[in-house]
Amino acid sequence: MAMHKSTSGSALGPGGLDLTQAFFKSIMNAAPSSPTKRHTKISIVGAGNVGMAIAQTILTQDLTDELVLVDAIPDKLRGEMLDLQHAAAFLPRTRIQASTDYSVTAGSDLCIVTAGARQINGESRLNLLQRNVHLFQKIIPPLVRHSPDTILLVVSNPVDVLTYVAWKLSGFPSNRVIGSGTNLDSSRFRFLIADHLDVNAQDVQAFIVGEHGDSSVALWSSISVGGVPVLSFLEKQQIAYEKEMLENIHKEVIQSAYEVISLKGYTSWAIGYSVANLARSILRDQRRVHPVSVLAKGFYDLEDGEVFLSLPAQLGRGGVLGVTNVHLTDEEKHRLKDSATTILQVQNQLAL
Ligand SMILES: NC(=O)C1=CN([C@@H]2O[C@H](COP(=O)(O)OP(=O)(O)OC[C@H]3O[C@@H](n4cnc5c(N)ncnc54)[C@H](O)[C@@H]3O)[C@@H](O)[C@H]2O)C=CC1
Ligand SMILES: CC(=O)C(=O)O
Repeated sequence: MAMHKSTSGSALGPGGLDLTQAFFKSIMNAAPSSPTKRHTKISIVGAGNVGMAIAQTILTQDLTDELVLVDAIPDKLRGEMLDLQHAAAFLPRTRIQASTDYSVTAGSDLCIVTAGARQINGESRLNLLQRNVHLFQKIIPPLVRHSPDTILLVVSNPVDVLTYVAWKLSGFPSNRVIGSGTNLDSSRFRFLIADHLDVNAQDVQAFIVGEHGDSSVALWSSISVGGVPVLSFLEKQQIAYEKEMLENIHKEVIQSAYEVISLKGYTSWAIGYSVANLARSILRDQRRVHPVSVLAKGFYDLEDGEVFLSLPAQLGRGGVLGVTNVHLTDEEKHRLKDSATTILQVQNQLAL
């Protein structure tokens, strides 16, 4: 029997008979879906390790009605799309599409960019810059053309400089261009602190800010566990702690990506959860605070240049809604400025 899909997604039989309608009317008289629920569409550019980890987390967490994948390699892209579609029976209902043509992304609420070169064993993130800027010049303009109201969420490395590049290429206001930044470093930090204190990582509030990379800054002074501010508590109780021990935990955070890359070749699962966590805050307008890469000018005395780096930012449907005013010690402020200088020095070499 000849059958094809209509534009509304229902199946048409001979003579234009709407089989989907006929079938459902006869068995359940299906009610129309709720008009109050806002339809959401997420596009992911780059269907590699990171893009697919994000896609799979977004699907299992039921964060969107439509999920679109874009990549430059058509066979791999179609393979990834089919593999996800074949899980439909086990997942919340989501329309999954894929194409090398950016028109498929039209009308996206959120565009997540993960395309690009990744580090090889021992290589720094900043080393990837030139290759990935070149790709961004091909990726950002068509994304923006098809979704002029979207929020851009950059994941490709070096994420802070590439978020700046995406901002420049898009012409968007800075609140709609976000880098995944140190949301991942902060979850590694929370895991290590939780492991050290034998508590649940979800009860550890702790931020890494600055560069997603070697010059990141650990905000020890504001860490709390279950509402107890850790350092001031230890001091009040006259419990000795070694500054070196704190530095070692931060060093372990910095080394995390290098270690995982040396062991399995890339990192994927934690960034998948980290980005899905950001997508949830943005699309569900949760107004939660995340350490993400934002235009830093005007916050924390960072007045020099247009630099994107991670600060604790409130996220919602409008993108970045604000930056929270966490108290920093003089040392933390100094380290944050140094981190900004590191990023700016790399950024200043760019010719856009
Ligand atoms: N910000 C963060 O916390 C993290 C960032 N990353 C970064 O994410 C990026 C991707 O890493 P992986 O997925 O492991 O790499 P991968 O090599 O597995 O995937 C990259 C994908 O980009 C695609 N691609 C290349 N050029 C393209 C173009 N012009 N248009 C569309 N797609 C294109 C490739 O075909 C490939 O599928 C890297 O830059 C990596 O450093 C990785 C982990 C964490
Ligand atoms: C690769 C990378 O940036 C990370 O896993 O932190």
